[in-house]
Amino acid sequence: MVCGKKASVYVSYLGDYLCAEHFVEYFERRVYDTIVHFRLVEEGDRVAVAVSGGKDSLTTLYLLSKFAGRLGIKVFGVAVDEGIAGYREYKLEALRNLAAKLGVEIYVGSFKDYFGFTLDEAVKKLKEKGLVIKPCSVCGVFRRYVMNAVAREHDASKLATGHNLDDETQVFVMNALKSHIDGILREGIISDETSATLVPRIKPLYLIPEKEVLTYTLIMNIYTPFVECPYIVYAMRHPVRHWVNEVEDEDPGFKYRLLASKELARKKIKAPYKQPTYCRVCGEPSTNPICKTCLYRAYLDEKYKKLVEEKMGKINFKRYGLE
Ligand SMILES: Nc1ncnc2c1ncn2[C@@H]1O[C@H](COP(=O)(O)OP(=O)(O)OP(=O)(O)O)[C@@H](O)[C@H]1O
Repeated sequence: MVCGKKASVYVSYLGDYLCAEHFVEYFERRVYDTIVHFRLVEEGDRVAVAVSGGKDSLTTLYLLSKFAGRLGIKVFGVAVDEGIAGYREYKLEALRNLAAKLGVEIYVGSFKDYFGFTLDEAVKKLKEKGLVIKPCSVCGVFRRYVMNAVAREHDASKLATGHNLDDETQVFVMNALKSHIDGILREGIISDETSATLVPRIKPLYLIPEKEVLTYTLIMNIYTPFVECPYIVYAMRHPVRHWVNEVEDEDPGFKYRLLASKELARKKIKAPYKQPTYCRVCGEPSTNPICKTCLYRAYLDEKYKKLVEEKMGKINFKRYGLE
């Protein structure tokens, strides 16, 4: 594109620089085309956007609400308040401000309401028990549960998250390192779970590098406060993120090639059909007799543990690596 303005934004997919105006045009078209090409939504969908208040999910909310008319969909936001003091309240404020500007409804579900304790309280307990599981693992399981529950309560037909190219490549590498083939087969641009209780998940920023999302938010004044989750020190992802970025710097296009490898693997290795099975406690889909949400709740909350054990007998926490 030759427009005479200073081309200052590097676009990895094009391998070229664009001016700010043409970058915005390119970015929006790429996300729109991704949604259409992969049929992430269909006319009449009620799309819940899972918004954390971070740059990726705010951008997803912004763009889906911008495209809503053209796509014939309704859009609203779903936020999970994990109860992380000094962090979540600032992010929630940012997302409420953006939602008000866009005229989009936001529904918030908290760990306290759903489980009876905040993440801060849960982490205290985890530490007392020797941190056998990390806060991020527990938080991720609880967060996905609440996200899905709130979306379902508001009749969402799709749940959009802000996962970008970097998130996807990092998860792919982590799954590969752990030989977690099921994880690799499961993580696509649209979820193929067929359970009636799980709202199908879509990832409109799947093909967009994190740096480009950041650039877009800066140009468009989409504000997110610069606060970090205090539990980030426990995240396993840090070294993987670092390594993937280093290789990308030396060998541009590496992230796209990783994503392509994952897609190829997903195409070639068809997951064998498994009869859906459900948690005997809450009835949500689960490969084990007890789902991870109920297991972690029972691990952290004596009252819930009693309730679970009344239903299915003594829980063997050792079997699940928790003791
Ligand atoms: N507290 C939350 N409430 C609602 N959705 C969330 C929350 N945390 C994460 N998500 C969803 O999961 C996606 C990936 O989570 P991740 O932890 O990478 O988010 P983040 O780094 O806090 O923020 P973002 O991805 O928006 O920049 C987010 O983009 C968002 O769609």
